[in-house]
Amino acid sequence: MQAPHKEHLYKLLVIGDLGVGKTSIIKRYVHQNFSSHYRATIGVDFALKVLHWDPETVVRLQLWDIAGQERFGNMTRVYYREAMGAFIVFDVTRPATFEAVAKWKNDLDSKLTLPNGKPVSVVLLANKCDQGKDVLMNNGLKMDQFCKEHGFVGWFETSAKKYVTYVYLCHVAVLHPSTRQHPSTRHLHQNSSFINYIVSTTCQHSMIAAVKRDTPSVCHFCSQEVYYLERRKI
Ligand SMILES: Nc1nc2c(ncn2[C@@H]2O[C@H](COP(=O)(O)OP(=O)(O)OP(=O)(O)O)[C@@H](O)[C@H]2O)c(=O)[nH]1
Repeated sequence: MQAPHKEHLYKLLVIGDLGVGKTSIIKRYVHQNFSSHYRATIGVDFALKVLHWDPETVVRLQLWDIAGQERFGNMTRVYYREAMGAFIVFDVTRPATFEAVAKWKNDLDSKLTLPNGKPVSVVLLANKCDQGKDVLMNNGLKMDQFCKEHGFVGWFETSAKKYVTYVYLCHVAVLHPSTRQHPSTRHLHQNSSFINYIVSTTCQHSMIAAVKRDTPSVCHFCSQEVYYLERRKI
């Protein structure tokens, strides 16, 4: 007999200032490609990533790529509606885009909450790490502190140009304990194999790996030092 088939659809937002790499991150994640040609997003764009989570479950991630120029406009309220989680992206080569992160987070929190009134889980992405400007990245503790103060579930170094690890980032956004009360993830949280899955991806450190480094880095979830951040194929 065929196993019961369950499908889940989750809406995830990708927001941040102009040109930080939102579209590129999504393209890398969904289509496994990268272009250095810049074309500003107008309004909003969409992409769908289908994850075969286990033999019985399919998770569809609907990624909403919101134009940086929409910053704090009235339309963001419409775009944010019913999202399960979000990524806020900044460009490590442009400090002003990091300064805008708190504003994006406030905008999001003021316009979107889960049905239980709690804020949605938000992951901070420090993009363009391939550019070698790691002023912020050398300052992991400050980043951890920043995330705590502003209510991010974690932060990750990413490069849409060179590395592919976003699958895990999306898993975190959807399945972070802060989403546990959300009716649509209850099934996932109740199913222990999912929880094991999160734990294993979290504590093998694979999902935080965006850039392979020689110097130790710290897993933002289990706090262990990681010397080699593994790159995983999707
Ligand atoms: N080196 C490098 N360049 C990147 C990376 N990600 C994006 N870029 C480049 O940065 C530029 C802007 O990227 P987009 O993905 O269009 O940025 P966006 O945030 O979607 O921009 P808006 O749609 O205007 O809000 C493009 O030229 C990309 O090729 C990265 O990780 N590394």
